[in-house]
Amino acid sequence: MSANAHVADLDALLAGLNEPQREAVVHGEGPLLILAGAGSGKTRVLTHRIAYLVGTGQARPDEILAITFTNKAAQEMRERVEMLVGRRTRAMWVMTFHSACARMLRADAHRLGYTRQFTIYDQSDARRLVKRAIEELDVDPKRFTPGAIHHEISDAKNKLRDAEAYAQMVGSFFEQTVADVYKLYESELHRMNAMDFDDLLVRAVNVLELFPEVRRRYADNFRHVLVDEYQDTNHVQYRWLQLIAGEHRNLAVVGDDSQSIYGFRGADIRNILDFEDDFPDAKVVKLEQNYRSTQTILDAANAVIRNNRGQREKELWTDLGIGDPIKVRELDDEHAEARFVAGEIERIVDEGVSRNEIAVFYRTNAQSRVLEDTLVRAQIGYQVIGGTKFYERAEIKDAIAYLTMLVNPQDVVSFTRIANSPRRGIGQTSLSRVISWANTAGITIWEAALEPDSVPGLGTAARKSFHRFMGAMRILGERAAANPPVSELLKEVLSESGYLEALEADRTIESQGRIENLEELVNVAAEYDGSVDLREEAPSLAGFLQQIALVADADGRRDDEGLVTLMTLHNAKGLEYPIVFLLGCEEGVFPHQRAIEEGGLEEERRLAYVGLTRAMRDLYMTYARTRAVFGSRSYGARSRFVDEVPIGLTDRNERPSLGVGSARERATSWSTPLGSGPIPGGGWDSGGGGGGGGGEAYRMGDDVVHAAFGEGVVIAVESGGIVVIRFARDGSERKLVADLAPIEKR
Ligand SMILES: Nc1ncnc2c1ncn2[C@@H]1O[C@H](COP(=O)(O)OP(=O)(O)OP(=O)(O)O)[C@@H](O)[C@H]1O
Ligand SMILES: [Mg+2]
Repeated sequence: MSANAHVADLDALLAGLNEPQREAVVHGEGPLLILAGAGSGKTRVLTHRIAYLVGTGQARPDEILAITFTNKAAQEMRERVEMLVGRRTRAMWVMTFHSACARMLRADAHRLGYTRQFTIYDQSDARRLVKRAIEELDVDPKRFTPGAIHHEISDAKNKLRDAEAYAQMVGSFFEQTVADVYKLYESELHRMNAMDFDDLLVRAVNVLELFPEVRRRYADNFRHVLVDEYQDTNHVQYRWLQLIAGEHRNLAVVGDDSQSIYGFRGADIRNILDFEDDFPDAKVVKLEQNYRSTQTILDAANAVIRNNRGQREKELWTDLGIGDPIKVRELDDEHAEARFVAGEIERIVDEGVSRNEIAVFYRTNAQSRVLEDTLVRAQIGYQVIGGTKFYERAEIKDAIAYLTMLVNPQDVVSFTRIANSPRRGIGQTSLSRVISWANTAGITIWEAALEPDSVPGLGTAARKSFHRFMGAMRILGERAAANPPVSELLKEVLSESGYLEALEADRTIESQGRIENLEELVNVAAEYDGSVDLREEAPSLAGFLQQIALVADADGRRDDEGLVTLMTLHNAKGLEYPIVFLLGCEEGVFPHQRAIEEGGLEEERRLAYVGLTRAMRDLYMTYARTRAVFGSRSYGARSRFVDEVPIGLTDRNERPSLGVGSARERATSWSTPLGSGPIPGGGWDSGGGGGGGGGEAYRMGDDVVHAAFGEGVVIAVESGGIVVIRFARDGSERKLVADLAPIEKR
């Protein structure tokens, strides 16, 4: 590369920056802090700064260490830098804290007595090991669950408290138990040459602290350290950065205290606020121009975050214009909300917007289910980021496997799934014995498990476990035979099997999420129970399972029209979309009930700030007057975050009183009817009593036309109102719910 080419590149590189951004990019050595609001180009500054350091020869790619919050962000950053620099920069470390530490440890963990081949235990491995330690110590697992203890250990590790330090500050019986388990857990991990996720950071810090020559090597090597989303670093990460960059002090961090949303995982907002104390000579750059959003969106976000105390004042401005008002929509319930979103998406896409430009955010994973169902029916392609699609989640699959077992006692796969979930002491070997006995004796797996005493080779403990398990299953089987509402049966399954109890005892963020998802599944069942008018048959467990199987299977869509992106607010950090929907703006949902009760409102409000500032052009905030929670309706007030947005910035549809008929609601201008194609029987409004119930009857051989797939012919009619249609255009065969799909007879 000639010197001239260098300069030309650099000119172009600096041209796309405003004055303070440029200052930050060309800042030479020494600490640099950018504390600025959303969309002001912090990430862009980091990317350009890396390119500038490399482009001017101030640093070789292998002298750069850049930390991002997610792997996706790391990949994007690397690609951008490569584009700016015009060549591959593989030697550059652009990665998350965990990846960087793991890489270090591969080289240096032997100093701590690990081999290079140390294993990394994921969360479930770690939990299993905690459980073993609990058993070995004879702790009552009902009283203190592995999850709760593991959470506490993890918390201690993130504060750099080892087992010994933890033991010294024990104040309760729970903490004493944790201290004992922690000690054994640690020695077990070490004995097995393994590290859990938290260890990656802790051990990396240990190596750097204990071996000055190692620290020297990394400190000399990474002459420039850059960190994005610095407001979400926790103590051990902070320490690690200090060890590497503390001496040469070429540490550039960017962040926004208003976007600190991982306090519940030990992230410490003070790390960013104290940066100037740690480095009194730090160059501090303020960025105030936002390049992402309209003034209306910014004003709304600023107004909301102003309600937090101790927030640094940051007034963002933009020259992207005032833009449209924020659309605040009140809907009857979560179904109306989902239909509204789907309808708006169709309308916007008709106007030429790509689905890729649209994102839908919600507070908790469970909220995606109603929306996913609606999008599937409306044939709107979507992806769920940072989470598994609802019906693919482990707890949902488990619950469905229980129900499946009740209708199909031969289903070995379902049986295998649930036999030891929740854990009840049925190991892999005993399970195999029962399965092969069923095969040998020519009986169902259910029958074999009912009589564990006849199964050859089964130990006493295993026999007991099977007796207990099948005792519960037998009761559930009798209940199922009486054909109760599916939602009732499901609730009984969850309690009788011990599934819910095990999750409740867990007391972790993850298990809380799983419980919410299961509550959502109860809602699915309650909807099914209540939607008799759509079917010819009476509701039954088998019918319910069939309906679920069809929705869960509807994933093979083509995505050439782009995919709408669904995610929780936590996953939305750092991203931007032209059109953003923020669902469930209700007290108790967002802000989350737990946050209201446990003093987490400020973090919740920062999460609102993150959500609002993702939007570039159009922002919707929706809330439902009632929402199903665990099979029953609850009434949540409109979220305070909606009320904190000045009314003048919004376009609202609120109705003065409750009880306005849903027909009128649908006739108002904002409630766009779904779908451009014909919709027989008003099937969309299954929740609302609209439509005449029951659609047209189809027979084999009928010619039909589908709003999206075009012409086709019915090749089979199945129970539950299912039709199988072969489409002329691509020869595909699809199973559709006749009443719900946008199909019409020719
Ligand atoms: N000087 C500029 N000229 C043109 N576009 C810019 C400029 N600075 C930033 N942008 C664009 O503005 C958008 C927001 O930038 P960026 O994502 O870097 O902001 P951020 O401060 O990191 O936001 P967040 O706090 O949400 O992470 C991006 O699309 C970016 O390309
Ligand atoms: Mg950013």
